[in-house]
Amino acid sequence: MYKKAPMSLLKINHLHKSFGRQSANEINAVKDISISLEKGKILAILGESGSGKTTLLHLIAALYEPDSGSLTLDGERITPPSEKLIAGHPDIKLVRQDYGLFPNMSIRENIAYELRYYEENYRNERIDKLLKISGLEKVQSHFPRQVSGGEQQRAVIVKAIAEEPKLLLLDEPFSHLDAVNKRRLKAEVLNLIKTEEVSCIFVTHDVADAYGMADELLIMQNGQALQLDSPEEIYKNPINQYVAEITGEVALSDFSKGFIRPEQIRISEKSTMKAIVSSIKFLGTYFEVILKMDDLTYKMYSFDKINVGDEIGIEIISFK
Ligand SMILES: Nc1ncnc2c1ncn2[C@@H]1O[C@H](COP(=O)(O)OP(=O)(O)OP(=O)(O)O)[C@@H](O)[C@H]1O
Repeated sequence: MYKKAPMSLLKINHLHKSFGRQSANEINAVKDISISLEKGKILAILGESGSGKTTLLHLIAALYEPDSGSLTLDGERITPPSEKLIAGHPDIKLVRQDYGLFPNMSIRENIAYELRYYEENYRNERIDKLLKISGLEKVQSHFPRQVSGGEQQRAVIVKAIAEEPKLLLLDEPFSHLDAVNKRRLKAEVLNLIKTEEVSCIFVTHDVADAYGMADELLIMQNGQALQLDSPEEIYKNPINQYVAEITGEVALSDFSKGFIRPEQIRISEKSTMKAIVSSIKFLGTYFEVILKMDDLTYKMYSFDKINVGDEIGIEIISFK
């Protein structure tokens, strides 16, 4: 049996974008980035503030002119703004952080607006389907101000995918929600994206947004792509301290002394490796324990309360 090779939807080659070129304040916002995205996959771009995430998203959306490099969608070149009357790409939809809904239209009318050029029967069918899979059926006749933040954000995303774009781009889609609503919205958006089989790239500065959502994770710093892999692979094998810290907790604060996650340290009575408990903090599900061993400070987790000052045996387990 021959296996179908995964289809690459988006291909980015040696992309570069700077602002204020030839001035003393030139900023290289995106430096030599080469990545590709398979059809139907979700990619999260994670990086600290100013790392170039939004610039990269705008380049993909054909809203910014690249200095050099190429972008293709389904094998076709993405035309840069300089070669078009109106910037953008018909098959790529970008949802900005401030991209709102029409305040004087109901949620249903907001979605219908995106489909205004389509035949009425098709339009109504499509709206009904979108309302159903997004869970917005019950609030379809409400105005945006009459629905929750999570519902508004879902409606914005529904508008963006109404016309079945090939690629959906989201800029910080979960940033203005509290933890409970964020968790719920993530599950709903994931369901929506996977049901509609749309490929998606979203930008975030919080790794929690990427876990459980993204198939692939791109880590950016100073305009550069540092690491691209599955979230699990990057979590277990970060290439440097920045990647290690932006993707989770580390047991040892100095990467050069070794890389371990706190959950890799386990208490083992029989172990000859001994550490002193220097402090313990209650964090809900578990305790965060700070240990001293050989002049180094380690962080580990424990479900049981242990006493400060105790000497405990520990072992370090490797990731499977
Ligand atoms: N239109 C612009 N003109 C000049 N400099 C810009 C412009 N847009 C972005 N920059 C600069 O480019 C760099 C990357 O910015 P970008 O907005 O892409 O980062 P980001 O990772 O999205 O940050 P944040 O998480 O804060 O949104 C920053 O130094 C920023 O100041």
